[in-house]
Amino acid sequence: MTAGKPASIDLSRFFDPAQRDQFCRQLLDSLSEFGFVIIRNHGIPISEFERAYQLCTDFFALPLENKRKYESGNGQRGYIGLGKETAAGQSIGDLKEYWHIGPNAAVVQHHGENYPENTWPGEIPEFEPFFTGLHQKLESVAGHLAEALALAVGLEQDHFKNMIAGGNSVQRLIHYPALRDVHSPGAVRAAAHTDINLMTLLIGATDSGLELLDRHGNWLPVEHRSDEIVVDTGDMMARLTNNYLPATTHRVVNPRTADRPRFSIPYFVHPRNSVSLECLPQYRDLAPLQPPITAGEFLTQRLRENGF
Ligand SMILES: O=C(O)CCC(=O)C(=O)O
Ligand SMILES: [Fe+2]
Repeated sequence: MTAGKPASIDLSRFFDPAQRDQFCRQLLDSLSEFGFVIIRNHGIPISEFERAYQLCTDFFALPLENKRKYESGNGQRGYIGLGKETAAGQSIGDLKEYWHIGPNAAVVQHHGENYPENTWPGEIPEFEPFFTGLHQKLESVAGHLAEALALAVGLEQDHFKNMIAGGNSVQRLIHYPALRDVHSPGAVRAAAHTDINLMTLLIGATDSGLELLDRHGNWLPVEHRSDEIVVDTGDMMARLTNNYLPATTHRVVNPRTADRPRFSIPYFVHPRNSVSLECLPQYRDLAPLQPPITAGEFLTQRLRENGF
């Protein structure tokens, strides 16, 4: 039985043989019902989240001409300006600016992949070492969740973990400015969308606003503590499981009372580009809803739909 909202579950229980099965079951139940789950005791101290948001505050406070030096244009690395990303099917860009960090180039080459290179803001020397470290920590948490999910759906423990080794996982540092600082009638912080990737780990955002669309068509605020990680499954996982693990539509609403900036850091877990997203055999009793495609082809297709 699931409650009326995503479960908050303790990752340390995955490492206790007596509690592992129950952890995996709760993870699966919450994700299959809501496409969302909240993870606590994940091993990343809250001081890291606070440092991350301090560095985000410092970076996004730089003059626009400094930030624009780091625009790559491909939407995959460096700075992406306000209003640039438009959720699939929407005509107005989101009220957010953000920065994308991809995986370590040496690790990726070892796996025979080749992704766009990272760029770093010279104005903030701590940015590169800090976020490189956070990337690795999030990758490690994602690896444990990938193992738990594989066990939960009856696969070998390393099935999903092998797909994401050397994958194109991206850390997105988002700044949603206070509304008084942006002028775009009708625009919202993040319009309703599904995530493209396998799953997303969002370190506790600095403010509320994230909402998910539940099975009954109601928008449900995603509540979490600031030291927790919110996890949602994306389109790639939905393809692999024929929607058993859904890509749940979510959005970030504009502040209704206190008009403050908001920061959040999703870590989008991607497989290697060459990995096939063909529906897993155990989900083929219903005809697969989507044709097979590789992760790289699917990413290119979806980035185009988002305005890149
Ligand atoms: O800012 C948030 O809380 C969510 C962001 C999000 O859904 C996204 O960037 O895909
Ligand atoms: Fe999202």
